[in-house]
Amino acid sequence: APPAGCSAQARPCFAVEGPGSDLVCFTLSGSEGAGGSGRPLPRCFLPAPARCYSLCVPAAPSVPAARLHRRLRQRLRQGPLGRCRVLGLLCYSAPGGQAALEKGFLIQDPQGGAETERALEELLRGQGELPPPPLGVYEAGERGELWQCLWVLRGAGGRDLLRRARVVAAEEPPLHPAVPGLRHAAVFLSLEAARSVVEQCTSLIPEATAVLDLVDKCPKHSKKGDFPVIVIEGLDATGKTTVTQSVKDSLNALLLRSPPACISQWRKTFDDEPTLIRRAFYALGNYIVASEIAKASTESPVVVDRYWHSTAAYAIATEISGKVQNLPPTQHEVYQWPEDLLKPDLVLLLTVSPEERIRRLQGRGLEKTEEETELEANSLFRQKVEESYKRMENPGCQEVDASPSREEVLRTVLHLIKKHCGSL
Ligand SMILES: Nc1ncnc2c1ncn2[C@@H]1O[C@H](COP(=O)(O)OP(=O)(O)O)[C@@H](O)[C@H]1O
Ligand SMILES: Nc1ccn([C@H]2C[C@H](O)[C@@H](COP(=O)(O)OP(=O)(O)O)O2)c(=O)n1
Repeated sequence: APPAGCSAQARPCFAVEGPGSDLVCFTLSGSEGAGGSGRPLPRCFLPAPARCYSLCVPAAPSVPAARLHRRLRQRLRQGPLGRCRVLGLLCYSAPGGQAALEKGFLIQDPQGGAETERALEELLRGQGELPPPPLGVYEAGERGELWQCLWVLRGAGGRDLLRRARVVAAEEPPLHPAVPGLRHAAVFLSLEAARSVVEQCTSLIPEATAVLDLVDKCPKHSKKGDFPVIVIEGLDATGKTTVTQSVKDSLNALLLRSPPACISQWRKTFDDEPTLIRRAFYALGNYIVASEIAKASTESPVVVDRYWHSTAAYAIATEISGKVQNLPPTQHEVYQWPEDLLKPDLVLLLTVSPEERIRRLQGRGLEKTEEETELEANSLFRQKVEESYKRMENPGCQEVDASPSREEVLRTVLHLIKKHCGSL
């Protein structure tokens, strides 16, 4: 069967996620030679002798599909494929067909040649998928036009041509193609949604069972006690650790963090997994913290270092490629607090200028995590995390300029807490 999204009624559209901030989009022309003539070819297709290929897997929020996508990405860096440039590719049916979204790669082979094509076929056959994902091969026609040949690989060898269609440039869609699927692929709006993803992993990741055991021991629908609960959010090195420590001392509060200590030894394991699994892990961490907050807030004020807003903001910013304008529009469901998660009284978002943040990161002198390095390298990513934080609702984040001295930032924070949470 043709891959979903490639039916005759809804022509597939493709969005290539280049290193720049724009998506490069193209579609397939229905009939021979028709449409798109005169428009320049999408610039992700390099002139001969370079050659391009594409491969896609369903973006359905399933653990096997997510892991297959990740495995393919790793393998594309190895062997003869290592010389190719690999760009992210989203394939979706026009208009806005969410069910048919596929995720994959556009592979640019600078030298061309049969070796790459053979290696790609081998790679796809070697994944244990039956049938293997189809391979798209792009070839120039006689008049300089571009064709996509979609090959269905037979498991045992050989291949059949599923379609040959002209590639024509397309407009960037009004909504980033990954937006409709976010809710199921990265931002989980209930305990059950996150739990079911981690449950699918128990045979593959032994730690998943341990996480679920801890989650299931927590009372459901934890209620907050009478003391105030204050969450401190912000990008790394904005001063969360510093502020939460001082607030704890000033208010005689209990300090908690998400992910909680009881699951942090498994963090590395889940950080190495695809988005779907990684974000579900962090989401569950919040539900465990919620039960700790519920208990603690019956006895003293509680200050929390990162909570739901971090989980959602980082998930959205990593899934949505390109510029800040590609984020889901304000009031989108992914910015809403999950109904079954304990709500804090106040959420403060610490912000500092990018320059000051880098000074602090360097001053701290710790080894940088991969994500921190990415944050530095990619200021767009940082902007998307911060903008997502700001769009969160119910409760929203109150921004605090954390550039001044430690003492002054603490004064501002304590003032806001007094104002919102009354006398302590
Ligand atoms: N107001 C401030 N002025 C100058 N340096 C600060 C301030 N707040 C924190 N720092 C320093 O910046 C670095 C990052 O702060 P930290 O509290 O660890 O941030 P986070 O927990 O958000 O990663 C630390 O070295 C800390 O001492
Ligand atoms: N409650 C939380 C806390 C962190 N995360 C994720 C979001 C990012 O991928 C990382 C950020 O963690 P990082 O290591 O930079 O944070 P710390 O400064 O160590 O608190 O963890 C989350 O999803 N939910």
